[in-house]
Amino acid sequence: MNMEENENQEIAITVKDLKIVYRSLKTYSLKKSLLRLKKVEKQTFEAVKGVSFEVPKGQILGITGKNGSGKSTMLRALAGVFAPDAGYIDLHGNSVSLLAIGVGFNKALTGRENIMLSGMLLGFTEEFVRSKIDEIIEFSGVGKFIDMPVSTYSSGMFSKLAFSITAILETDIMLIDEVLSVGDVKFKKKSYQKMKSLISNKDRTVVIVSHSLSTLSELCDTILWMHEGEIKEIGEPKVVLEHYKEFMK
Ligand SMILES: Nc1ncnc2c1ncn2[C@@H]1O[C@H](COP(=O)(O)OP(=O)(O)OP(=O)(O)O)[C@@H](O)[C@H]1O
Repeated sequence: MNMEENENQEIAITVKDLKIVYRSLKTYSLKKSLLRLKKVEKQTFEAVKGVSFEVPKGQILGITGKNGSGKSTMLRALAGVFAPDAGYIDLHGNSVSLLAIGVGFNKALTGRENIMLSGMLLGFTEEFVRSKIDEIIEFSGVGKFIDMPVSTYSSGMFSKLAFSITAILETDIMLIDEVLSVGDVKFKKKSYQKMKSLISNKDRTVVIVSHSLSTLSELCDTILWMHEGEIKEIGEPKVVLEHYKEFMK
């Protein structure tokens, strides 16, 4: 959606000229290192290359694009996991949570302890998280495993618990990375229904990263197609998804 269209709407997310760069150390063989007289060299990779967009409050933005196009990097930047290398992100004072497998859990802690930790990292008070803990455990269906370290969980149990925490401790902005396709059939159905009811709240803004074109077309108001760290197209789901499908043939 372009910025003029949004002039009269309340904006929940503003992303302007966002750049995210990964820095890693390039390693050489010992011989090469000696020859170069330098053991390591910095290597950089620009995963998000100057992206700008806005999401009006209450809207559902879907992000798609081929593997490695920068979708997860951008979502993590929105969640505050990465600081921008250039440009900025403004969430206009809204609370935000990121639902992505493997993010934010401490593997040595039990499921119950991770609920408390995640909740407090999301900015909720200890008292509030405690008041919701039974509901979270019930929804997750992990049963007696809740008092075991999450390192003992299967990947399905792990994602069920992660989903339940974010789904029960609701925030103004929910960022969802591919989780709609995890868990067993029963949980998948239950989480999809829960997600639909969460996003039907007109005050909630949602960003979903997915490769599932049917999920995206069913749930989203707008689709952002990312390609090599840039926006290839943004707009009506029908139009953008059709172009994307053609492109991926
Ligand atoms: N920690 C890292 N260090 C260096 N490069 C990284 C790192 N994480 C990701 N990248 C690179 O950044 C680019 C974007 O990765 P990202 O995970 O955001 O893509 P994606 O669109 O979410 O991919 P997918 O659809 O496979 O999940 C990729 O080329 C990837 O190799």
